[in-house]
Amino acid sequence: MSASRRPRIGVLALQGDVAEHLRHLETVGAEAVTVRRRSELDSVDGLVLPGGESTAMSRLLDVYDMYAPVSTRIADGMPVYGSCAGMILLASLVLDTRPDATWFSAIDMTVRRNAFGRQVDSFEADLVIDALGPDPLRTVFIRAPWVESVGPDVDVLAGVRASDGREHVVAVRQGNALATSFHPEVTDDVRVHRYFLDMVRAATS
Ligand SMILES: NC(=O)CC[C@H](N)C(=O)O
Repeated sequence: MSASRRPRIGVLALQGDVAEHLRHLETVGAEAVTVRRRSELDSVDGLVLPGGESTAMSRLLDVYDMYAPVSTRIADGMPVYGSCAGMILLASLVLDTRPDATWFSAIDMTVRRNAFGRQVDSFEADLVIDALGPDPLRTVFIRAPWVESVGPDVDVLAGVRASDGREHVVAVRQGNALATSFHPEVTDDVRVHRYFLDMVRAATS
């Protein structure tokens, strides 16, 4: 990437809350574009997998023949960030999903889908995430997954106490892949998107 242009970050736009991610990415200084097909994927420096429905997204990735191209770009080092359903797609093992669902295995972690409960169990929390600075981040969980276990190369960035009284991992990074159970795109705080933009800049400089 030349120093003169802004990093171009795509948002996978097959399903889910695409517009909110585009807005936050523009706010932090990226050129944000939707990605539905191969040519669009080829033009981006990084990719966001948005929240939505992971099983629907997995099916659409197949229908649009995008599963292998996205997988290859991730394996080649393209930075990728998945929120909620996007986190599920980055896992190496998904519990409580449909038998025909597929995922990218970009992060060595087991993720449990809908782990915090149903839609009515959606909640918000203020989390201090060291990687984002000292101020707490308002986080929104909507039928969110949690991370049940991680491999040795995964950095755990944040956890939250759930109604079962236990702390569960909800933000992780492994190399070029970042994932959160929550939706930073639905609040006004853009620090997660800025953090991801920094990952993209580091990978392309
Ligand atoms: N808000 C979300 O992205 C929810 C994720 C959804 N429960 C799924 O399994 O895919």
